[in-house]
Amino acid sequence: MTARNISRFWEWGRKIICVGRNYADHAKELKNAIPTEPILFLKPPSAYVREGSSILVPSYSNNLHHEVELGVVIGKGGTAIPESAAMEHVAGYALCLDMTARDVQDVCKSKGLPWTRAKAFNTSCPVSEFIPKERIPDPGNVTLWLKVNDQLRQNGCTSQMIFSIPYLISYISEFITLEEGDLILTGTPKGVSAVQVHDQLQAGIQDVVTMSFRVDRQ
Ligand SMILES: O=C([O-])CC(=O)C(=O)O
Ligand SMILES: [Mg+2]
Repeated sequence: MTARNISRFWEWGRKIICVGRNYADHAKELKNAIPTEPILFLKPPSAYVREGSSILVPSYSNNLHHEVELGVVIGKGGTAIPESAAMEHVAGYALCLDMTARDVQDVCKSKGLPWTRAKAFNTSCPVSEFIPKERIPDPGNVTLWLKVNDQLRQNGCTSQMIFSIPYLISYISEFITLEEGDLILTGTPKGVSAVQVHDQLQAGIQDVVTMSFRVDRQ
């Protein structure tokens, strides 16, 4: 058996923990209240999709949205990690999309139901290559952008996050043990919008990484 390599964390079958409404401008654009505590949901590892494969619109959605997010890859597991030690548990980062069936999420929200069908479907978590920690010395101050067919839709800075990465690691690990290979999606800045079949999405973190994905029907 070959040793597992964190640079292919998406093959490990570990947890994907997502933070919602972590940017005030995005909470406002969807007319949601600004949270006073992190809002969390999960995606299964089957949500991962890599460049070269397409993002698939679920058959039951007519309003699939892009959400560009900074992903934090856990390198050292832990429970109840203090905020002061949180960054020692980070192996690196990945640029991620939290693809969201907004029409389905709206129905779930109105009925007070979980968001699973809106957020956790196959290909709902496109990821870039693994970015070693050293390549982003200040993850709390990097620009994320996303274009659809060459039109800029999202352009935000992680300095706008309501809850910082160390705070999120500490908060989550109080009640979910973090393991090596887990991924935390830290929320999206404003500018989310619908994608159509055959659209071409391109996203990046400053000069660190870019990735592109095509959208297809399931
Ligand atoms: O669906 C939403 O608006 C919540 C979310 O994931 C985010 O803010 O990144
Ligand atoms: Mg999101």
